[in-house]
Amino acid sequence: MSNQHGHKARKRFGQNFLHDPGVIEKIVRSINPKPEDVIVEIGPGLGAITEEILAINPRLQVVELDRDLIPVLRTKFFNYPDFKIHEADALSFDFSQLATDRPLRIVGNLPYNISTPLIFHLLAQAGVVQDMHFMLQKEVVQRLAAVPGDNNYGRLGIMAQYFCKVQPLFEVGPGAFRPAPKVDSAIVRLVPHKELPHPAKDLKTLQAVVRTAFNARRKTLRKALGAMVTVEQLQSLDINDGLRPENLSLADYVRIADLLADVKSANGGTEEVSND
Ligand SMILES: C[S@@+](CC[C@H](N)C(=O)[O-])C[C@H]1O[C@@H](n2cnc3c(N)ncnc32)[C@H](O)[C@@H]1O
Repeated sequence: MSNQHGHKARKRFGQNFLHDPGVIEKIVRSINPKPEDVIVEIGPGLGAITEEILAINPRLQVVELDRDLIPVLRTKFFNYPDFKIHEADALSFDFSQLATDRPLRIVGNLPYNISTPLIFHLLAQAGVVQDMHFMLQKEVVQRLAAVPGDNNYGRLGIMAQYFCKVQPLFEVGPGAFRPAPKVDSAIVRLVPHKELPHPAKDLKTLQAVVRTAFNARRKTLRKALGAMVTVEQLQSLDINDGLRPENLSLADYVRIADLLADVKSANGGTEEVSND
């Protein structure tokens, strides 16, 4: 069924449009936009959050993939000449080009079908970001904030916490959207660390270690990381090889990655660490 803009929500673009004014207001209050901020919204859709931010920050920029929404947004916001629409795929969009004199504030009710790869894409650009506020599937927010031992602890949470402070804010039920999604949602704030608390010597090695470990999350570290690290190397770091990947902290993963990076550089950098 089409909405009043003659646009039909598309599942393949993860379109669930916010319509609850109370929720929209609460989200914008959490973002707390300022007129001087450089704000980028991912997936403005029909402009529910866009409208509220534009009223405070008329230089808002948006990145929208659905070309049928572009004329709807242009018409709705014609009286904001500095409002900029990038018709593009956020998954390959270079956000860093928008950070000119100020770091970016990135916001969005993200398309849930691509939220994990999109967050990884944004984490890679965290150096030019002041903060990010996202509506996500509640389970994804739990994964972002998970600590060792949690069921949801894994690659997403570890890499998000490597780059950012993760603050879950509040939950939103399906009734706030049209069409209503089948899952609960939540708002999260990600604030990139000014200085990384656990900097790795080589980021790619850290990413490869974490990925390899959680590809076999039910196995012991001895087995899960067997192709990369020996039992002796784990023991030299005081890490029990009988633990499971979910038991190690971010700091532990960085220690393993640093040991591998040291071995690699001692070997003249010839050992390739895969990052697929
Ligand atoms: C969950 S809807 C949110 C819409 C609106 N912000 C709201 O809250 O009502 C997700 C939005 O992201 C857009 N979108 C989906 N995939 C995208 C992509 N790869 N890049 C940019 N926008 C995308 C959709 O077209 C849609 O507008």
